Amino acid sequence: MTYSLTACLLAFSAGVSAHLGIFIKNDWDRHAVTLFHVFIAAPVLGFGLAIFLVDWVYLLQAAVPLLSFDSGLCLSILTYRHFFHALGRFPGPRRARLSSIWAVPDAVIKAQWHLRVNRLHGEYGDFVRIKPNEISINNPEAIKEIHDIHTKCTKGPFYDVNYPHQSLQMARKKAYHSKRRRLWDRAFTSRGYEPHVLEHCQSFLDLVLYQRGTALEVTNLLSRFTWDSMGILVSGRSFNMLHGTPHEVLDQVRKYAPIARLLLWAPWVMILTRNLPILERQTASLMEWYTQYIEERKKQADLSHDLLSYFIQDSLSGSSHAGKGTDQDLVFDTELAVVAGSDTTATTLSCALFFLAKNPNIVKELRGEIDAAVGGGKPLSHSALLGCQYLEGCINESLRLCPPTPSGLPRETGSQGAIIAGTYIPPRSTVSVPVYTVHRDPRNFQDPEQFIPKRWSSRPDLIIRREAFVPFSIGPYSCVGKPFAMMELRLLLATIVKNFNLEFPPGDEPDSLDRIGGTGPQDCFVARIPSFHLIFKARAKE
Ligand code: HEM
Repeated sequence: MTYSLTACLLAFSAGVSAHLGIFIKNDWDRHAVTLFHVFIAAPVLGFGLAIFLVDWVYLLQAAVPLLSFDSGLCLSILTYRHFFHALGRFPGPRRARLSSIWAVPDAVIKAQWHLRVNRLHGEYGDFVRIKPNEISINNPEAIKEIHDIHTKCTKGPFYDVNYPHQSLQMARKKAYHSKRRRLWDRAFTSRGYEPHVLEHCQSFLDLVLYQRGTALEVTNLLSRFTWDSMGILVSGRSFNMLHGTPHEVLDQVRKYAPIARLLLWAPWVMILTRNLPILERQTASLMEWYTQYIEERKKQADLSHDLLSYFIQDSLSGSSHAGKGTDQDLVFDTELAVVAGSDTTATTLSCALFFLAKNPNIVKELRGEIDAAVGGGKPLSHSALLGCQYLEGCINESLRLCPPTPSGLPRETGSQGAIIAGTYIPPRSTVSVPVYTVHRDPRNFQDPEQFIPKRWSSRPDLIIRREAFVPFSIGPYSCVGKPFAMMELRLLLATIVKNFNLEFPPGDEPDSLDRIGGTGPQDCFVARIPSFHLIFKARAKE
């Protein structure tokens, strides 16, 4: 017994030392799988086997020191986080000091993390400790300081989700990111995409006309448009979803989307989900699909100017400037392009149609502008829409009220810490600016809850702080697909407004976007709009 007590005390101290000496220092999220094997799988397996081989008394003697080690480790972590953590002076819910588990109901179960953080800012002010090592900052000044090219902040463990592989978005090393980004930038300079997007606008029009004024489910319909456009961008081939039955991969991506909520709770949980054999089945078949997709592209002789052709040529080239990634990086980049490019744009289109259906007067004014630009036999073209300020206002208001990435994009302060919005944030802390909250703060926009397209043209007085509008983020990691997304948004919205009046089915009109589908938009890192229906009534000849 004396031996056991000494062993327990030693094991307890070893647990405390392991925390203070090792785990306190680095970010460990990327090692989630190894830690899981060492601390959970191996002991469970070991004890499971030992039950059949040795007397339970010996088993207990081994188990108690092990549990003592774990207790020492956990107690040390909790004590440190609660009493001694460098972020201790920042206000926030008590539970958030101890563990990010408190975020599970809002982030994972309800998918409403952006609303929770918004409420916390109302309660605690502009700086809130939302997780043990994370501060949310509701101040537009912080956006530049965290995301601008000169920032000392870097991408933190949040971006290890594909570790050891990386897509462009998840690349934490600046040098690798900027080389890879140059490749993406080159693919986006091509002017060859517009005719294809216009073809998809026409297919959308035909499909809606064919349904002859029946109520159509909007979010799925728009996803089919954005997926088809992404097919052109990524591989030069449309997915043809507007022409045929929805592609099976769209269903798979839909099923997988809720898993992305785990990222908002804790990156290490997402890493486990993607890598543990028992859990990875969900993602493995999707990854296999992307791999096949790339292989098919490689077989095509015409390496024209689409994203994959740039990547394939780059991987074959000997250029020292090449942003070479591994084959697996290419799979993750393809996934990023297809998913990030389609869901974000579909979300914005859904919101825009929602607000237009709610506001027939705005449709009237918008139609006047579009008719002047591309009416009377003039062909619809992107360049003709570039001067349409009211259209721009409708898009901006949709992006402002329903940003496709509503939560903050987390960054890590460097080894010296950083002064952000006039406040010193200690080294290696995670900081983020909550996009949904800054977009709706009355200190940044007058009447922030209202959809007012004119604030972006004839009513600039309704914008108090322009720099608070960041749907595509800013700086070197900002959205590389913005020009393409804006082209899709302008062309499809113009097509719809030129041809249809929008109405909710009788008795099925949601009060507001925030209540649509009962929950409002869901925060799965990329916002998802719950299903809703609209009737597209062909515009009467005037
Ligand atoms: C309305 C549409 C869109 C919105 C609001 C949007 C928003 C964003 C935001 C906020 C980021 C920064 C993410 C971060 O820092 O973690 C981002 C990054 C990115 N977006 Fe978009 N996006 C849109 C459409 C697109 C499209 C059409 C593509 C085309 C493939 C695309 C590709 C990317 C890529 C590759 C990145 C990573 C950039 C990098 O790390 O250098 N996005 N987007």
